[in-house]
Amino acid sequence: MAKSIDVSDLDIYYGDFKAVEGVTMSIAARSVTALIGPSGCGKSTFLRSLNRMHEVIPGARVEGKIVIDGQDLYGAEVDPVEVRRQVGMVFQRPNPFPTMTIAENVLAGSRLNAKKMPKKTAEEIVERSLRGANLWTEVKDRLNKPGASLSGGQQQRLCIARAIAVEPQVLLMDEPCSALDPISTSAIEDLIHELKSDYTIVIVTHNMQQAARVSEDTGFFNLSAAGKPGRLVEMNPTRKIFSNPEQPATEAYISGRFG
Ligand SMILES: Nc1ncnc2c1ncn2[C@@H]1O[C@H](COP(=O)(O)OP(=O)(O)OP(=O)(O)O)[C@@H](O)[C@H]1O
Repeated sequence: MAKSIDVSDLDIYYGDFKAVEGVTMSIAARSVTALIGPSGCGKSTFLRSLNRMHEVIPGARVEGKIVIDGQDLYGAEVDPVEVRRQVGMVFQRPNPFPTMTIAENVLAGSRLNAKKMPKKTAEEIVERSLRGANLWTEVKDRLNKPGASLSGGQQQRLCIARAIAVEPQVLLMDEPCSALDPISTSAIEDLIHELKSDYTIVIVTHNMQQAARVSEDTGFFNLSAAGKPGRLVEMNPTRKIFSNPEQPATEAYISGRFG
């Protein structure tokens, strides 16, 4: 189910503005890859290019190539809606649909994909996804309560349950813990550890301890100057990035000398 991702020479634009330039990277299947770097260097932009959400913004486009398990993500025959099903995304702020119940939130994506679903199938998806997101025992007795009735950390796990309900091959996470307290953060990090046996996970984080804790590989993005495009400066095993980085800019960033 999990897929590897190969990015070559990727440029990403907002209209005339080139936000990211020349990214080449290989992301292993069934692993966690962290993306770090100072604000504005294009981490989120790059992440959104991996499930074709970037192009939703008027004037936004990419040049270069992204191949997911042999398939050209931007090939003419590829349906971006199907891509977004296979490459799920979890955002910075938990964003459950507020008027929907917990169960309906989990099923939101699946329902879009299959309008008429037998009740038993729906119940199975809800339980499997909530178990997968480590939320089942906390909510199993209140599945018909609104998603908004949960704590922030529970809402984020609900969003992860919603993302995995459609059985994606890749899970993108854009600072999934930045709005959470340390206990909820720790729960999400534990969950990331468990999910990587089934999914390829790419996570953007500002928290370097988090990158060090959860990921196998880390990519460091940087800007050469304000207004210039962001670039991938170094991609290496996380242990190497945090102990013996190849690039002086990586060393400066992880030791807190800028960014
Ligand atoms: N919708 C948009 N339209 C135009 N420019 C954008 C848009 N979104 C982001 N940008 C620009 O693209 C560049 C990269 O932004 P991006 O949000 O990807 O950076 P980031 O590394 O994720 O930053 P942060 O760590 O602060 O979230 C920035 O110069 C930003 O201003």
